[in-house]
Amino acid sequence: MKPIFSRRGLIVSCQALPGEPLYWQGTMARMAQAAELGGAIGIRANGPDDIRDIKAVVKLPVIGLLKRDIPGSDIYITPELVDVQAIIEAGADVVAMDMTNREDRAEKVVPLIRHCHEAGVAVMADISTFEEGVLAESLGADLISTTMSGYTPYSPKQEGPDLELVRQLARKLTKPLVAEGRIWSPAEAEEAMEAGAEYVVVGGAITRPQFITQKYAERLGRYLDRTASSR
Ligand SMILES: CC(=O)N[C@H](C=O)[C@@H](O)[C@H](O)[C@H](O)COP(=O)(O)O
Repeated sequence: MKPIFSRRGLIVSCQALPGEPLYWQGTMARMAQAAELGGAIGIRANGPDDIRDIKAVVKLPVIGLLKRDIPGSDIYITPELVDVQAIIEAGADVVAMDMTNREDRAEKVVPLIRHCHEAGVAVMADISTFEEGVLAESLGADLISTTMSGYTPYSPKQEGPDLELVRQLARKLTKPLVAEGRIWSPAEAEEAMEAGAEYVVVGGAITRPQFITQKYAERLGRYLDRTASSR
């Protein structure tokens, strides 16, 4: 499979889910345009509508996924073949899918990966542990991303990115490694690359203003609490 991205660098995740203020037709395409202007080398996006809108206005490769809740299942990132097909039809260059070790996922993703490859589309494995990353590569994933670290019951819960996982996987994998999840500053993005990531995905810190605001408001709130008694 030929290289997907023009060079190493920043991929911006442009996602707004129902209920979020920016969940509005066309908004994520604007975010993607801003990301392209700012120097991103790729976009990650959720759902066929946003992917189509984004592909129409930016030249960058798009990693597509489909978040869908299935009753009784914890797998929500591109869970089934119909989701894979919808994302391919929308024009994604890469399909991202859950490749955690839950609910016999390893077995279930094999036909999904095959389907992508037959369509000439690459696969990004969203994993949460070292073992899952190694397994995903052996199953044929083209990119391995730390997306799910902190979001499975058995992976470490931490405020910042899982740089230790990036370090471990970088020593083992031959496929390109992506650092993703809770990267909030340019310094953390650099650390992730230093730890061995080929690409760094940043989402909320760039495209979810409610969370950006929250970070500032909480910090100032703590400052005000700390200093209240001394006034
Ligand atoms: C765990 C999960 O469902 N992650 C999702 C995957 O697409 C997105 O909600 C994240 O925004 C994305 O991974 C980027 O991460 P962050 O927004 O922390 O930079």
